[in-house]
Amino acid sequence: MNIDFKDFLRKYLISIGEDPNREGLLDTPQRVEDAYKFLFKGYNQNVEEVINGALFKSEASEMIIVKNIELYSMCEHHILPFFGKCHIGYVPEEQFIGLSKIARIVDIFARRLQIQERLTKEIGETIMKYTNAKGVGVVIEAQHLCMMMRGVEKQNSVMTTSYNNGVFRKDPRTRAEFMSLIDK
Ligand SMILES: Nc1nc2c(ncn2[C@@H]2O[C@H](COP(=O)(O)OP(=O)(O)OP(=O)(O)O)[C@@H](O)[C@H]2O)c(=O)[nH]1
Ligand SMILES: [Zn+2]
Repeated sequence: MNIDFKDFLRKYLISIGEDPNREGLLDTPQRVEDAYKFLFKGYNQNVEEVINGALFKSEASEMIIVKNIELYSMCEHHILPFFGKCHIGYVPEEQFIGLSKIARIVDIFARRLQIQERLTKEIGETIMKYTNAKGVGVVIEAQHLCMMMRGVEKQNSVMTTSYNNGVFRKDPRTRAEFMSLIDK
């Protein structure tokens, strides 16, 4: 579909009662287009290219945790931000993944229109697929602006979602170890 985004934005400004020709708004369509390219860049990213071969052989089989990865995404119902933290743990099977790549995988899926549950699952499934780990656990805690600045207007509610696979699903002790290491 060939949509001129700046043209659309000018119509959008008129529809909310604005004048797209007033000085302060003249460059706004271009700015929003640039901002959206960044916020939705996940649609054009390829997981393999992002991982870039950063998978390393390992004898280690202890749980690896990366916690407090900050996360910004956009809710698919209202196109408003939700933001918070993502905690990831995995038990490697002969290989581990470059540390930064875990955060990059979070961003590939966060930089799209999302619901928190699907985002959590997509991150977990992708780490599982590419590391071939014994198990993966993902917890996301996030606040949704669609619940804060409109709608029910609840400022302090935090949504927590989780995804467990492999030993994280089968073995309650592994899950408990993960939860205690991320202070949950
Ligand atoms: N489960 C889940 N719900 C979400 C997420 N983001 C937004 N929502 C909810 O999606 C629902 C959409 O409900 P609708 O009744 O169709 O939309 P609405 O009239 O704007 O709803 P209100 O927000 O209650 O005013 C709302 O309850 C939102 O809080 C998410 O990531 N996960
Ligand atoms: Zn929403």
